[in-house]
Amino acid sequence: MDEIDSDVLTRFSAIVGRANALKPDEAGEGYFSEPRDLFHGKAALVLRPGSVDEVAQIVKLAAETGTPVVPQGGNTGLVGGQQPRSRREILVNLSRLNTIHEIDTVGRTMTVGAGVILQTIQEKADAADLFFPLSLGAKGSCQIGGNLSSNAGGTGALAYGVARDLCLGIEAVLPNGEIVHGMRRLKKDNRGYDLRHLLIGAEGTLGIITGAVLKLFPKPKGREVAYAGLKTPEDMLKLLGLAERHAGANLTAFEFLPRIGVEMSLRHTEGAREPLAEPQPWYVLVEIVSQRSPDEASETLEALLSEAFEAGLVTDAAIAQSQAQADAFWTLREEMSWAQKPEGGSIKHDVSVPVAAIPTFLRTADAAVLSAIPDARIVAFGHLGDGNVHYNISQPVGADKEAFLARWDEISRLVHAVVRDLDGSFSAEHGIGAMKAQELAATKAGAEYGAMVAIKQALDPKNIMNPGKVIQN
Ligand SMILES: O=C(O)CC[C@@H](O)C(=O)O
Ligand SMILES: [Zn+2]
Repeated sequence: MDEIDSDVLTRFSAIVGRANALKPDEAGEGYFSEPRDLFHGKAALVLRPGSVDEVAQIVKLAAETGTPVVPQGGNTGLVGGQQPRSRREILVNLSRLNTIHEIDTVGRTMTVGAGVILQTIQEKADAADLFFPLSLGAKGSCQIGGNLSSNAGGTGALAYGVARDLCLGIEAVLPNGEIVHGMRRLKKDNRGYDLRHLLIGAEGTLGIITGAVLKLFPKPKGREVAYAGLKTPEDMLKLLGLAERHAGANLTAFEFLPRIGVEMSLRHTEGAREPLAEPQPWYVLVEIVSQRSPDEASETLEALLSEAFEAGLVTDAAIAQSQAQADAFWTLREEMSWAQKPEGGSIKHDVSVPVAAIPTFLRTADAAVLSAIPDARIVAFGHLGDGNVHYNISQPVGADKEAFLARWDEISRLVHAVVRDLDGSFSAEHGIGAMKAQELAATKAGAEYGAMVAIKQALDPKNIMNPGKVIQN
């Protein structure tokens, strides 16, 4: 059977109503393209359920008819996990589950539907004089359901953890259509297996997350950002150690940027300005907060930088003098991902290694990549404090894009071999999706992968939940 029977499609449409059951041409490209332009989705139907009960009915019908369903939030995922692959599949977009149900200012939690946009959550927390720390470049369009499904990391993970660490409760629809009512707000709850942690990071392969209870934090009273130039990755690492000593848990971001990436951000971001007078080989963006006062944050940052200058770790630095300047520093960092697009093809890696191994990783991976493609432009940047490097390789200037991208697997093998030798991960924060399912099967140790397959088969025996993602078909 190539396509889904039209009677079955009619039954699916009836669940959400005609206005929210869209044929692919009615739905438009926005549902089927993805940020990397590597996967182009195909589906029989786009369904936009308006309640968890509708999601449950959809999945029940999917189970009954053996129809694969692919959940999608803001469609910002970077490994193709949110893209259906054929006209045999149904796309379930969660955007309409966008209600903020409750903010508990005493227990510091927010109860939300899966379709709430991350930035909206940040803003609502802020308005309640609280803070939600998950943050990433796509915050204006990604949705919390997708953030949890992919266990997003982002720039706040250093102090506050990844999405998994920020979620107390989950509501989800399992592959048999049953609803898990787990919207708990308890810090302590040991009643058996924690399905929440199984569903977070499962990329929609074990069920569809429809709602969550999120942890909120006290809003820091002070927040200071500096942008510093350094000579080497070793110096960046030393500066990280110094920053941790000065700020402790108040060090909330430690991002690194290479000169070539900053040049790309400057070239392709409207209004972007160079913060320092002279170019430097590397930059770090340091953010320090204070729960007590704005002064404490700036004093800590100044003390850190002055020790770093004295130790010869930092060659030049700027401290943001206003919110606009802090935003400008962050923009240079956050635009780095998109700024590679107009530069042509980019072979991307989202890896992590033990933090101490970052200089070795960079040196060894650079040597391997440059021996294969001598004039490749390596844009290695990211979340240094988390050991998470976005090791991206832009095509040589003037090279043929398709020919360059055709070498993706060859180059990835080289980079991932270095990662493996350092006991790292080839998927730090973007997930497995369709892109890395094969590599996961080939590299994850037998017992661990075997248990993953057993869980998938137990919960989704018909393989209808986002098939082919994470676990190979
Ligand atoms: O484009 C990338 O490789 C990284 C995207 C994102 O995780 C970031 O940190 O900017
Ligand atoms: Zn990142």
